[in-house]
Amino acid sequence: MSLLKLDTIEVALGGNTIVNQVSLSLEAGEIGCLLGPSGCGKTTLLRAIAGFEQVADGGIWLADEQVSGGQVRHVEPEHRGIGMVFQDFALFPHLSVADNIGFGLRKASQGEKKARVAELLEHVGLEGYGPRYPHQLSGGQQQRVALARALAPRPRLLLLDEPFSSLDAELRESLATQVRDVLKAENITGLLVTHDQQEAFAMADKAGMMYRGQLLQWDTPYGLYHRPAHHLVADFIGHGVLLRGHINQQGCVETPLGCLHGEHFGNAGVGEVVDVLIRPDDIVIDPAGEREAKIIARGFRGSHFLYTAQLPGGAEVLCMAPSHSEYQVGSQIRLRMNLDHLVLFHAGYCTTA
Ligand SMILES: Nc1ncnc2c1ncn2[C@@H]1O[C@H](COP(=O)(O)OP(=O)(O)OP(=O)(O)O)[C@@H](O)[C@H]1O
Repeated sequence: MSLLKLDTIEVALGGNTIVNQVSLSLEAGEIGCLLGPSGCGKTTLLRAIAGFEQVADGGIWLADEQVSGGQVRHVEPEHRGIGMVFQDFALFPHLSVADNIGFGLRKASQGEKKARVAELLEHVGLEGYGPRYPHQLSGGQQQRVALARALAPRPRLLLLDEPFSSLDAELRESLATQVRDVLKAENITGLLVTHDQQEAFAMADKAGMMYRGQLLQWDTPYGLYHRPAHHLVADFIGHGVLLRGHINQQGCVETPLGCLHGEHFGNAGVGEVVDVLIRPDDIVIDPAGEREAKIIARGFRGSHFLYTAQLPGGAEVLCMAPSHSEYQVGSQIRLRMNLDHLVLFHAGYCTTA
């Protein structure tokens, strides 16, 4: 049974449809992530789940209870058993860390409260910080207290809206892993909105991309990256290019990179003109490779360079190489394909034909 289920929900604000026919589900203990460009409706979707927005159509279920939509009365946010952590989290400045965490445990006995606070301080790696005050903590520590406070009443679902976006990249990554560990240890289902794909990949069991109010794909992070169901997902998630080609009689896709073989994803048939998704990891720079190309741009990524290589016909592809084997812009290189499947879209969206 799903812990969270959204069935074709619609949310309208100010006369506009902001969330359009979105369906998704999470099993108990799973973590989901929502990605998508700014303004696509991610926060509005979270607010509808939390009960701050009414749904105009469709329904929301928590465990087997319908909380929004249909014939049910709209269940108020405080009766949904949902915890929330938002970007502009606010700890109570006049309360200690322990009292901040214990704030939502008013019905518990003093003993229970103390034990739960101690357990959460340990979970978020802040043992011994209970007596401190928020201004005595770093941003990352404050965010962990906010997380512990949201987890204290054992919500069945935790919604996180860009909780780490004000923190630096290194801290964000370690916090994302910690939050995942804490949610798993507490067996709490989580739904996270983020702009950061690495964060989504580090945390999520399921991930999705929204675009103009619609959820284009809801899948594992692996599926979203390797088997994007929509050209916009292919474009938005990770690096890559769409290369124009056509499927020949043998089922092979003829492209500027040569005839590409492999299992096809996408519903294109023989003779059709298609756009093939080529990720940087599909191509290896190899002096013995069969295709020649010229490096026209490169970006340093720490452990590797991301190169833009131009093929003789003008089409461009991306490829990576460890940063110790550095190629200059203008160098002639050779490329070898390392594709294990082909993601195809009906032609028409390709910018590098
Ligand atoms: N109360 C409102 N009335 C009318 N339109 C609204 C209202 N709140 C949000 N919107 C619009 O709904 C759209 C989606 O907003 P939302 O905040 O859900 O997007 P988002 O994907 O979370 O964006 P971001 O990543 O920038 O936070 C935006 O175009 C926004 O202007």
